[in-house]
Amino acid sequence: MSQPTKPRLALIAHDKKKDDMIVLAAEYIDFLRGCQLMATGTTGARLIKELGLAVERKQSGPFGGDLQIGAALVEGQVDAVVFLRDPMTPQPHEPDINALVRACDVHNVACATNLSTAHLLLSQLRLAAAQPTSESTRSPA
Ligand SMILES: O=C(CO)COP(=O)(O)O
Repeated sequence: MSQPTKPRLALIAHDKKKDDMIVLAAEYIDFLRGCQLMATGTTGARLIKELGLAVERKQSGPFGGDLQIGAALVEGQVDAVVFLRDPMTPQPHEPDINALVRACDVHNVACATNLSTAHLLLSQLRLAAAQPTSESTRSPA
């Protein structure tokens, strides 16, 4: 029987939202341990150090990390994005941020940009992952 594929998630947080990301990830830690995770540099470093998650770290956001995640998404390697943006602080790489969010819209990839939506997204994905696959529920022929 083939193993169900792991959800592939990208986790990104601006500096003032990083503590929120850690608290969020801690709440979903059991689910996230079963996911394939990708993150921008500093966000990823904190997820690894503080929660012990296995994370593929890209460059830091201002150095192109959002673009790297966007490129992976365009290649079909990302199922959903949690991007806790800081709407109150101007970012030097605003065009990169917009490009990533636009890529989510172009490719119809779920993208949660605030905590409320992130909870909805992660709880739904966790629920879906807990459902038996159609293969495992199929009765033997
Ligand atoms: O700037 C970011 C997203 O735009 C986040 O990058 P870091 O996780 O490296 O701080």
